[in-house]
Amino acid sequence: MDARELKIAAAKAALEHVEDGMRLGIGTGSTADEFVRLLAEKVAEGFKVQGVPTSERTARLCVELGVPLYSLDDLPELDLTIDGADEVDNALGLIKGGGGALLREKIVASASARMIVIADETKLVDTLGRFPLPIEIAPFGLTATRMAVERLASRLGLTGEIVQRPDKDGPYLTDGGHFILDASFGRIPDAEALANGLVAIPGVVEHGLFLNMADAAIIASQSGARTLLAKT
Ligand SMILES: O=C[C@H](O)[C@H](O)[C@H](O)COP(=O)(O)O
Repeated sequence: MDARELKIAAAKAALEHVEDGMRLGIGTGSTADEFVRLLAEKVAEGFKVQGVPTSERTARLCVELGVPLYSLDDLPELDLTIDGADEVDNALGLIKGGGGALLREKIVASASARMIVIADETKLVDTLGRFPLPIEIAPFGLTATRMAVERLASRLGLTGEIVQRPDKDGPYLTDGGHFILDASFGRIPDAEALANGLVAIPGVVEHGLFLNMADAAIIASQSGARTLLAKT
């Protein structure tokens, strides 16, 4: 299986958890896109879901393929969210936000009774941090906020570059109009301390550490898709 086929395999396995009539959070990224494509096929066959997208990108794909969409204000309580991830550790801690959708993804996942992550095995890590951690920040006070993040990192013994994510014609802007800092820490031994420290910085809108949120991760590899369950 090539990289795309692995994503499709994970998405297909996730679709088995989607029941007729569900209120569904729909993630963002190339793996979530595969899920949307498979979901759209079922919808075309008469399967009913009410989808809440986690980004404008996902919303566009759903509209194009005919997946019925609602806002989170229409449906503030969801049955299930299916989403991709940039990294997954053994405790189902995640790094997300490589596609810039972390804020809406976290809000939607938090409003869901269950979250299932879909990924290929290259995303599995022992310790989070190989993938640069996206930190969404308010444009106002960018430098002060970045310095506060650097001070926090240094207190926690984290080293590595923290760079503002660029786009074609300037800084990258999220769907919410915020900037992103990508922090290349390499390894984050205490992700919880970092998460708590980041949310305490006023200019930080959200960060890409999703801890204790995923209930299961469906990991696709050459030998098939296997499900890892969160320890309760
Ligand atoms: O902001 C984007 C999301 O967190 C994605 O779920 C994550 O980046 C994984 O994307 P992909 O499935 O394309 O690797």
